[in-house]
Amino acid sequence: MHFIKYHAAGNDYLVYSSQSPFELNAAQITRVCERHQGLGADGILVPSFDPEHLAVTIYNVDGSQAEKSGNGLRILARHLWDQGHVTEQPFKVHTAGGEVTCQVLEKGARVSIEMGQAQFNVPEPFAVTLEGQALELHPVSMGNPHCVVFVEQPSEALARVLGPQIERLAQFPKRTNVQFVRVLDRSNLLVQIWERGVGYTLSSGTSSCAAAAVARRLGLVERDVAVHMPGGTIEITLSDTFDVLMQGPVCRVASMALDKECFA
Ligand SMILES: N[C@H](CCC[C@H](N)C(=O)O)C(=O)O
Repeated sequence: MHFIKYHAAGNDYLVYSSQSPFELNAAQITRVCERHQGLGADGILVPSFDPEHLAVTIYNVDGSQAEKSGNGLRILARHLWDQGHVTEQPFKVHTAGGEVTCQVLEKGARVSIEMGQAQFNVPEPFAVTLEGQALELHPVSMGNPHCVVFVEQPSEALARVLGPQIERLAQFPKRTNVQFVRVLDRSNLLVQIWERGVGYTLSSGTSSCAAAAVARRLGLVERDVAVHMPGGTIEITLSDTFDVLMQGPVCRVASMALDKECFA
């Protein structure tokens, strides 16, 4: 079973590249993504190369499917370009969370994607107290669910303590991704991520879109925002109607052949 591993600002994915149909169950997906007994990744991307309907299925580490992944889509766009499946630019890719438009830049080192429109009030902002901290939560959808929390000191420790609690709040029937955000200035956000179905990650594309969209709607940033995360920076541009353009890096890491013994 073959995969090609890429990372996008430190958020790593395995692109399934065997000819046979993808048939791993949730437990097997978790094992393949495991960083000691498996290949190690934040998820698996299963492309569909039908030139009339380029598409991708996105699996989280827990085996759940995600409607959209910004870093995953930059990786997929690069993979389609690497493999010669696309010759025209830009090109559209279908996801469960809607269609996006991709443009490979700088010989594949960067990709920009029109990610669709941020949807607010899914549900309305609400307050909670967790670990003795009063928090104002700002839900937003990029096709997948997000919850933006503005804090003084975003940190990995904070993301790991509050992230899983917010991920599973009753207000999010499909769970949610969580972003802990500090507004550095009107053009820069500092963000730590807790991903639904994955856990702590070094960056997230849809989270970057979500954080920038909520900050813009609150009047805290301009239309062009750099989102700084431990794994790297993702550039966001917001239209007046909160259509989101995302641009960021992609790096191909390795071609990998998984041995069935991995599942023993
Ligand atoms: N865990 C997310 C999908 C991956 C998001 C992230 N890796 C990105 O780059 O957008 C979810 O369940 O919605």
